[in-house]
Amino acid sequence: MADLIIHGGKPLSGTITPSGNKNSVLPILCATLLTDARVTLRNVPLITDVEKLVAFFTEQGSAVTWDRAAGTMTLDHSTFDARRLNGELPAGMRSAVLLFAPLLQRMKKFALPANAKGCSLGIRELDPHLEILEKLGAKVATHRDDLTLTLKGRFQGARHWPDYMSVTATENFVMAAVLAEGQSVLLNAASEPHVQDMCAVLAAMGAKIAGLGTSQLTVTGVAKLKGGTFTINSDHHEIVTFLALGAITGGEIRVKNSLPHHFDLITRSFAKLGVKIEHDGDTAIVRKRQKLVVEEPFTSNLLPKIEAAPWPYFPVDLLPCMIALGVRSEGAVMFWNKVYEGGFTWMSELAKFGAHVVVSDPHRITVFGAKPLRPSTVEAPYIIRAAVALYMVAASIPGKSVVKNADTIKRAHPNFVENLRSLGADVEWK
Ligand SMILES: CC(=O)N[C@H]1[C@@H](OP(=O)(O)OP(=O)(O)OC[C@H]2O[C@@H](n3ccc(=O)[nH]c3=O)[C@H](O)[C@@H]2O)O[C@H](CO)[C@@H](O)[C@@H]1O
Ligand SMILES: C=C(OP(=O)(O)O)C(=O)O
Repeated sequence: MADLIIHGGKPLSGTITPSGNKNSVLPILCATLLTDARVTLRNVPLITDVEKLVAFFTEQGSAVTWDRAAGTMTLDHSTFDARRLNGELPAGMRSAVLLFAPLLQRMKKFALPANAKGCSLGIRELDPHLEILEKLGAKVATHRDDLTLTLKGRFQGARHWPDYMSVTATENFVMAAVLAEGQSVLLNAASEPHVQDMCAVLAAMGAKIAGLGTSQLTVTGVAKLKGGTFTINSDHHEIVTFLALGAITGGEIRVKNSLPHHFDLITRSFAKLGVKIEHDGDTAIVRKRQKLVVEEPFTSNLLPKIEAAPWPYFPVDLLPCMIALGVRSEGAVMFWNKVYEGGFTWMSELAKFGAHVVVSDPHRITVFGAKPLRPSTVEAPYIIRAAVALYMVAASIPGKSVVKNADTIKRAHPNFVENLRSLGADVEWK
């Protein structure tokens, strides 16, 4: 495990080119298993989750070439040999669950331990995934923590209306439905940018998917998918992370390749903390020395809040960056995580800097900002952007801080420290 050693208090300024979105590239990589044709991906981020998935593919005999410097990867699964699978899926990453549908397409039967956990944000249940696979014709047998999944022939088209909009369950539904016999309809579908990205790539491979970006997806099964060359979109999580870093340190940061149509509510949420984000074409900009102050609502007696929920709400993975800004903003603000029951477990670490946070219940906190802070040594939870948020607060405080066991950041942010140093940060891995 690696620690981040930070000498904070310096404004971070400069220009960043964000990497490809982790939550896009991972489902797209899993979707490449649905064809034996060659697929080339561009703008592949050099992150540990991708490393693990590629290692898994090559262990099963797939041919993968990856020019890490160029970010280009070519995959050929025609040599994938199902007999090599030893029942282990890549560990420590939620996206392992995205192998369920494509592996069933290829192997028709496999057994595995139910280990598809990612960030420690809560229980990360498997039930919605199993329901979908069953609805589309697979058999699911469970024994303690082990699963055996079986599919006779092709998936069968079906209509399904799950309890809630789940990102990876929607992706599994689509991956099962694209090669199913007949038509499938998913209501209450997730529509995050990465869900849309995976669907767009599948459509370019020959899948028939209607309703992209909405809560109802209609998929008409086809017999076969083709290959092609696709580019992974830039990561809105990384773009927001760097904008938030500019705001918290008082620097000016420009982030290229942003997709402005993703940003309306995100920009609005920054504004609630006094931060103006500007867009010049596809460059997002935070100007220097902005005064962090919680916006007063027009309606009296209302506690300002930022609430995270499935898209098009504010993205839950970015809530920690907003919490870090809240800690530095004058005023009180509520953060409401409508998704995870374990998203606020790291508030005690934030308090070590002197932050004043009241945890109301597992889903809601109130931050009383602009308290005097001191450098500190804190422990990062296994939550990517919580580790980033602890770094953000440390970077805003003059003096030496340590964020221990922060390498979960490498799951999503390539060259994190190198990027920070290019902005003038004094930070290193130890
Ligand atoms: C690899 C990947 O893409 N991971 C993302 C994906 O995980 P993942 O697909 O696991 O997240 P889900 O959308 O399934 O939601 C996570 C959990 O939140 C709870 N839940 C969610 C929505 C809801 O309306 N009600 C509810 O109870 C459930 O317990 C669920 O297990 O989406 C999450 C939510 O955007 C992100 O944090 C993860 O980064
Ligand atoms: C929660 C995240 O990832 P995962 O779902 O893989 O745990 C994340 O990317 O912030």
